[in-house]
Parts: sequence; structure tokens; C-alpha cells
Amino acid sequence: MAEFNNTNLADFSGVWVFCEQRQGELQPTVLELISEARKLADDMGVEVCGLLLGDKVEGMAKELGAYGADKVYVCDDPALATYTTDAYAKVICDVVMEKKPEIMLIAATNIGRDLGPRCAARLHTGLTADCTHLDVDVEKYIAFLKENSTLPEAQYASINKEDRNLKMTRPAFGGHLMATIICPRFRPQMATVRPGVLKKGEYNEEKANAVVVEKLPVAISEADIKTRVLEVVKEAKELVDLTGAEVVVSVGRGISKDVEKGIELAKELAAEFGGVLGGSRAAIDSGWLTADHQVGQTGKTVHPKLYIALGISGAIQHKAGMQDSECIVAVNKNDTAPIFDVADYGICGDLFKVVPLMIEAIRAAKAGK
Ligand SMILES: Cc1cc2nc3c(=O)[nH]c(=O)nc-3n(C[C@H](O)[C@H](O)[C@H](O)COP(=O)(O)OP(=O)(O)OC[C@H]3O[C@@H](n4cnc5c(N)ncnc54)[C@H](O)[C@@H]3O)c2cc1C
Repeated sequence: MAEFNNTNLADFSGVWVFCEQRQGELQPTVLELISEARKLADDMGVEVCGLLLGDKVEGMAKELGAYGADKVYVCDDPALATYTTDAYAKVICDVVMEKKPEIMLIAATNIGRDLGPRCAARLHTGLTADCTHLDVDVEKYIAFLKENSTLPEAQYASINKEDRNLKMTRPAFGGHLMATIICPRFRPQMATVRPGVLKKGEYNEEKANAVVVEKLPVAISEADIKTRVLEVVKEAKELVDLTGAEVVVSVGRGISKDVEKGIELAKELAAEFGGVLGGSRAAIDSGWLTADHQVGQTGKTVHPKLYIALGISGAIQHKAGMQDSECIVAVNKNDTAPIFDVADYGICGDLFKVVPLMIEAIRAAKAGK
């Protein structure tokens, strides 16, 4: 492996996003990352670059541009058609060593969680896994710029890069506190980010047309890849799309006295809004719903237009996955349940009595009564 000095922070520039695609389909969470990278890069006055690996994937660059990428590096090779840890880690590390980005963001998907730590270890840098918030520490940097405003711009922009660390925030100690972590001595600063926590920006056709695409040579041989993908078997079961839903109705342990009825009521209520069914971890651990329904720190992060929590106490780990919803309605028979702290509308009562009344009222409203 080539010599790579990543302690000279001034050599590194730009916010990069690993643009995960599977079978030629860009993962939706990548657009959330590109949108966030744009904000960070604007604060720092640098470029946003997408790093796209695959076979004949160049066509995706336009969409990345539309959400904020200035440039997309494309590594096209049949050996990259399907993800393998060896091939992807090698190609990414080669490119990073050559181009030296300051920040590298990867979605915390199954692939991202595999790839991120492998690259970070090879590049001898730090990685904060499963982040829920990102920020750049620009205060000290801006103060420095003001004090040194007589310096030529190019000079001061590189001098003080050690004072603009990426602040990577993630839940710690079972979600009881949020830890903000920095990587002050090595570059790139790497983070994997939970899908669904960052908001995708607006599509911009002008930016889509302006994106610069640079194809990079791929130096990969069979000897570099120790595994071979024989077949890709897609999950046949239909999973609930919690992150994309506009309305989520979730059930918790509060349905325990009649689980079947509780789920039926929640589904009926969700159907009135064209929404989907979610659940607390208690509902999943009890085997009432499958794991793809779980909302929260170890489940999905959702921010629908409407989130209805039925018989959910509002533990910190549950709130971590839903408190950014636009409107929260909670039904709980205990008026001190913490879910009411984040609810816009709280109904204190037995969900088995309240939900049928809600459904009736919605139907009456729809019928114009
Ligand atoms: C590391 C870690 C990660 C975790 N990740 C997650 C996660 O991703 N998602 C998650 O949800 N949890 C998670 N948890 C678990 C979390 O701490 C709580 O245990 C869980 O959220 C509780 O689920 P619940 O609110 O359904 O159950 P409970 O806390 O038991 O609450 C049930 C609620 O129902 C109400 N109720 C009972 N009967 C009725 C009725 N008939 N009508 C109306 N209300 C009624 C009760 O008043 C009560 O408030 C995690 C925990 C840890 C330690």
C-alpha cells in the first residue's frame, strides 16, 4: 500500500459521500447524505463529492448533482457490479489516499456498516458509527479568519483546518446520552449515518445538469477479492416502508390485553390515512410484529407528517426514532407517560375505547358530517 500521511490536515479538503447502489439502484439514504454534505460543505467553503462504485453507474451522477454534489467520482468496473468488502474497500481507500477528502460520510446500511470500519482501519483514521447528527465546528475557524483577514484567502483557508472538526453525534449508553465525537488528528473524518435521520433536500434540475463527472481508473484484480458472489437472492417478503411513509401508526405494550384487536385497530386507523403500521421494541420483542416495524434507536428513524403512538410509554430509545415527526398524537391511559412530552395532541384513555372513536370521527369528517 502506498505511503499515506493523514496527519497533515491542511492536505485534506472536501466533503465526500459514498454513494451506495445495489443492482444499479441508488439507495435513497444517499440523497439524505448528499443534502447534509451540501450544508456542511457550505459552512466550510469546500466541494461536495460523491463516490460512486459499480458497473455502468455513471448515469446516477445527475441525481446526486441535483441534491448538492458538485462532482461525482465514478469507479466503473464489472468487478464492482455487486458489493464485496474486499473490492469496495480497496478501491475506496485507493481513491481517498489519492484525492484526500476532509470528511467521508457513509450510510449506516448493512453495506455501510461493513465497509466504513474496514476503510477507516486501512486509512488509519477514526470513524464514528451510527451518527444521528452532524455539524462542523466552525466557530473557532471563523474567529481565526476574522483575526487573520489580512492573509491571502488560500493561505488562511488551509492553515487552520485543525480548528474545524466534524462534530459527530450519536446515542451512547443505551440512548441515555448523546455523545458528540471528533477526530482531531487524522483525516478523513469518517462517519456512518443512520438512514432516515437526515432530511433530503429539494431536487434541483439546474444543479443536476451542472454536476461534474470524473471517471477514475480502477486497479482491481481477482487476487484482491477473496469472496465470490454466486447469486443475489432478494428478500421475497414485503417489508414495511417506515422511513418513506407519511403516516405511521405504532403500537406498544399497551395492546397486551388483546394483541390481535390492538393491531387490527391500529391497521384500520393507519388505513384511513394511507399510512403504515409501526411498533415499539416491546411490541417487536413480544413477537407481535416483525423487526422491520420497529421505530426507535435500534429500529427505524421516521419523520412522517403524522405519527400516532398507541399504548407506547415514550422511552428515550423510542422517542429517538420518532420525535422529529411533524405532528405526534399519543394515546395512553397513564397521563404521566413521557410520550406526552413530545406529543402535539395527547389523549389520555384506553386505546381500545379511544381508537374506534378516532376512526369513527375520521370517517365522519371524510363524509363531510
Ligand atoms: C439499547 C436499547 C435500545 C432500545 N431501542 C429501542 C427502539 O429502537 N425502540 C423502542 O421502542 N424501544 C427501544 N428500547 C426499549 C425501550 O427502552 C422501552 O423498553 C420500550 O420502548 C417500551 O415499549 P412500550 O412503550 O411499548 O412499553 P411500555 O414502556 O411497557 O409502555 C406501555 C404503555 O402503554 C400504556 N398502556 C397500557 N395499556 C393501555 C391501554 N389499554 N390504552 C392506552 N395505553 C395503555 C401504559 O400506560 C404504558 O405507558 C431500547 C432499549 C435499549 C436499552
